[in-house]
Amino acid sequence: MTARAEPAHPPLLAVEDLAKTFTLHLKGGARLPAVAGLSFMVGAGECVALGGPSGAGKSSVLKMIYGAYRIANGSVRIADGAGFAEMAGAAPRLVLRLRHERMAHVSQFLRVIPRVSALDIVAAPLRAAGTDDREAKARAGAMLARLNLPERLWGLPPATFSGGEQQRVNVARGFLGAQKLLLLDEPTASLDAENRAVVVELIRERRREGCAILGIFHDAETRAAVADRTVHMAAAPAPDQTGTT
Ligand SMILES: Nc1ncnc2c1ncn2[C@@H]1O[C@H](COP(=O)(O)OP(=O)(O)OP(=O)(O)O)[C@@H](O)[C@H]1O
Repeated sequence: MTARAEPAHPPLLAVEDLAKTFTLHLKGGARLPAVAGLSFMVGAGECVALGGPSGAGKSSVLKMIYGAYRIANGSVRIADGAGFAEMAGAAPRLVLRLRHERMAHVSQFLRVIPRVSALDIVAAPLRAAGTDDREAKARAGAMLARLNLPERLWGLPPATFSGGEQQRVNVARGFLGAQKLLLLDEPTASLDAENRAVVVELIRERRREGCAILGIFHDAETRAAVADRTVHMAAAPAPDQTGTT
């Protein structure tokens, strides 16, 4: 009997035959195919970029993986302990647990919560995972400092922050958690060169820790600096105007 070699990058995410068609109710029920027949895997320690023209469905793929968009066709499996959890048709309770324990999503725009400070927004996932308040705040502060967010802003709700300041709060929150799968939707879009370099370093660190990273990086330099390979998505076909389902 021959011993089976362990894969170099055991998969943490497996996407198979994923498809998404939006129904545009304001356009008489026209159907807009956004993603079709997409399959790929991302393994521990890998960073994979989603590529393709604007409107090809890249953000929609991240949202389906994270459970923000329903998966009507295909399969998205997330490593969960010794096995995998299926996101297609997953109950809300499972989706919430997977977000809490297994995957983080860094979107381009911060979802601000009224009256909650930047420091508390960043520390929240750590606290939810059982880290005590002092340590969670200390680690959140260290991450915000690393991303050059001025300390005078830490105690303020980020509603009035600039785009780049809000994005750094989002990045800090996403990278501080213990989730092994990171979904990054243009994490450097509003950042200057100095802070883009910090994000590149953070991605490399998380890869060394065995995280799997799937990202959309419009900035070619950032993509080349972090990603091993690109999954290319074709431009979406024209909408079907028949209104049939
Ligand atoms: N909730 C929605 N309802 C209807 N159409 C949607 C919805 N979300 C996305 N779309 C459409 O699906 C297509 C793909 O959008 P998506 O944002 O996934 O593309 P993308 O490749 O990320 O684009 P970009 O690079 O410009 O950010 C677009 O035509 C978009 O208008």
